Amino acid sequence: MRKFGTAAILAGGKSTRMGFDKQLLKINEKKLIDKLVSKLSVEFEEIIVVTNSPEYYLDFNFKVVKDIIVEKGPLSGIHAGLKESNSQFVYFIACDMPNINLKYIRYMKYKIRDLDMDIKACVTRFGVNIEPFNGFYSKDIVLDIEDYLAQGKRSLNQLIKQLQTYYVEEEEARMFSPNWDMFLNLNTKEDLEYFLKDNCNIS
Ligand SMILES: Nc1nc2c(ncn2[C@@H]2O[C@H](COP(=O)(O)OP(=O)(O)OP(=O)(O)O)[C@@H](O)[C@H]2O)c(=O)[nH]1
Ligand SMILES: [Mg+2]
Repeated sequence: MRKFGTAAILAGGKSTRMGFDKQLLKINEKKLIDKLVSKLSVEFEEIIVVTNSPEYYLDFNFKVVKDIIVEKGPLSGIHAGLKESNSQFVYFIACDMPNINLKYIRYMKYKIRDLDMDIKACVTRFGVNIEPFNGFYSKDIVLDIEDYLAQGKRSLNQLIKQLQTYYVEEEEARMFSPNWDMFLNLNTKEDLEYFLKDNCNIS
């Protein structure tokens, strides 16, 4: 398996704000998750969906795994995805992020590969904030996540700050996505309506 051979989609959240399970989101009659998988297949040889409802994926040709440490939010999903992956680095995206940017994915891969450093995560920074998805994490942090969760902590962003993380700065990321749409996530019905209004013609 190649070093960057795996992508994982986190789909095990409670979707409290959306009010229905976001892994079932449809855009123009098509399940968003199917669209994500087909786009990611261009770049990755292994695709993993991390969900707590594997029954939704019975006719699915990709790997479907459940959380191992449950009820801890996104870190539960990242932990399971890293444990189950066959590659050293795993690209993570949330199931409600409709705009995959393959050029940016390749850019991050080359960055990690070319840096003469032992990188454990690669995410984008804007100001003091971090975009934890549409980023890469190393399998090496499985134990760090286990220790962190055992301490009762669960903030992914705080953990990222403790790791040997490579940050892509906003200015660089904007060259790939001037309006930041590669980080857009659909948390609420309003987010969804707004997105659909703008994208009624996409397939
Ligand atoms: N596997 C797994 N994924 C999770 C878990 N909690 C959140 N996620 C995923 O992490 C991503 C970001 O989380 P949010 O956007 O907050 O989604 P959410 O937690 O379902 O939604 P809210 O309940 O409204 O916060 C989404 O893709 C979620 O599906 C979890 O416990 N396990
Ligand atoms: Mg949440």
